[in-house]
Amino acid sequence: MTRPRSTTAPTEPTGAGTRTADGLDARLVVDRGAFRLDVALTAAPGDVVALLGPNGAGKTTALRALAGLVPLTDGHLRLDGVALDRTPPESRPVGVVFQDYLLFPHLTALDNVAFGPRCRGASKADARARAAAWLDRMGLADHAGAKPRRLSGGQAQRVALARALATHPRLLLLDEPLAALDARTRLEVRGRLRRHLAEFEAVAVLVTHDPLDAMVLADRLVVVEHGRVVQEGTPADVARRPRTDYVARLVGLNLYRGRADGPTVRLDAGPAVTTGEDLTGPAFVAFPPDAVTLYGERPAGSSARNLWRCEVVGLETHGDRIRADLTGELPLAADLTTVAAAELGLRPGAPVWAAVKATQTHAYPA
Ligand SMILES: Nc1ncnc2c1ncn2[C@@H]1O[C@H](COP(=O)(O)OP(=O)(O)OP(=O)(O)O)[C@@H](O)[C@H]1O
Repeated sequence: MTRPRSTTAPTEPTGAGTRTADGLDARLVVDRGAFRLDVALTAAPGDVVALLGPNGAGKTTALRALAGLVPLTDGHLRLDGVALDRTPPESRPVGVVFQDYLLFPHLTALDNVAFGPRCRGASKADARARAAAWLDRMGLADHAGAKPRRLSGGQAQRVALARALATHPRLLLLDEPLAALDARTRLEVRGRLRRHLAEFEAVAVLVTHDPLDAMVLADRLVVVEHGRVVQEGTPADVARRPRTDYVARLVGLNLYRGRADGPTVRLDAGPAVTTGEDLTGPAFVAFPPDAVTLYGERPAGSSARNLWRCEVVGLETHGDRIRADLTGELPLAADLTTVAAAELGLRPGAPVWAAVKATQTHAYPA
C-alpha cells in the first residue's frame, strides 16, 4: 500500500451525537441466545481492519451489528463522532458488500449500482451518472447493461463493491469478500480489491476466516474467538507473535506458554525449551514446523538441549512436504521432505526424536 495510514485510534468521545473524532469507535455487545459478543473496535479513516476468527467466533454478528442489522445489547457505536446506535440502518453512512453480493437479478449492473444513491435521495439521472462513473472506475464500463447472471464472479463482486461505494460511505463493510470465488479468480480479485481499499478514504472492516485474505487486504487484524478479541495488531505482528493456538495454527507455528528465566522457558505443560532470547516471567515460545529435525533414534552424542521423545499421531501432505503431527514430551508439528519421511519410516504410532535449535525458536513476553 502506498498511502501512509494513521495508527491512531479515535479519541474518547464526550457524549452521544457529539462530533469528536473521525473514524470508528465501537464496543459491540450482542447477545444471541447463549452466545455473547463483546468486541471493541476502533479505526481511523483510511484503515482497513480484518476481523479474523474460527467458525462461530462472532465475526458476522459483529459485522451485522456495525451495519445496524442486529441491535446492540450494550456498548456503543460511533462513526466520525456521531452515535449511530439510534440511526436506522438505511440512513447510516455505511456500505455493505455481502458474501454472495445480493445483486438484484432483474436489474442491470448500472441500475444495481444506481440503487444505492437512489435510496439516499439522488435523482434517477444523477444516480445513473454516478453509477456509470463507478463502473468505469471498476473497469466494468462495457458491462453496464449486463444483468448479474451474465457477469463472472469477479465482475459481480466489483458491481457489489461499486454499489456500496457509490453512496460515499464513511464505513465500508465486507463479509467474506472473496469466499464466493474460485481459486484462480480469487487471486486476481484479491489484488484488485486491495487497490480499491487502498484508495478508500474512510474506514473499511472486512470479515474473513482466510488468513491470506486478511494479511493481504488489511492494515490491522482483529482476531475474535468465542465472541472476544484475543489478539490484534498489524499482520506482521500477529504472525510473528501469536497469542492463541488458533492464531499459531493460522500462521503455521508451534506455540507454547511458560515462564522464562533467561534463555530457558519452562513450559506450563511440558518440558523446558532453550531459546536464543533472554527473558524473565510469563512468556510464549514459538517455532515453525520446518525448524524441527526428526530422528528415528536418539541422536548419539547430540548436545541439542531441545530434544524430545515423541510419537507420530498423523501425517499430512503439504505440497512437496509432509507435515507430521507429534505427541509425547512436547506435542508439535514438524515438516519434512517426502524422502526424509520415507527414510525414517514415519507412520502413525512410530516413535521419533524431535530436535529444535535454540536459535530457531522465538520467545516473547506473554
Ligand atoms: N440468528 C441467530 N440466533 C441465535 N444465535 C445465533 C444467530 N446467528 C448466529 N448465532 C450464534 O452466534 C455465534 C456467532 O455466530 P457468527 O455467525 O457471528 O460467527 P462467525 O464468526 O461469523 O462464524 P462463521 O465463520 O462460521 O460465519 C454462533 O455461536 C452462532 O451459533
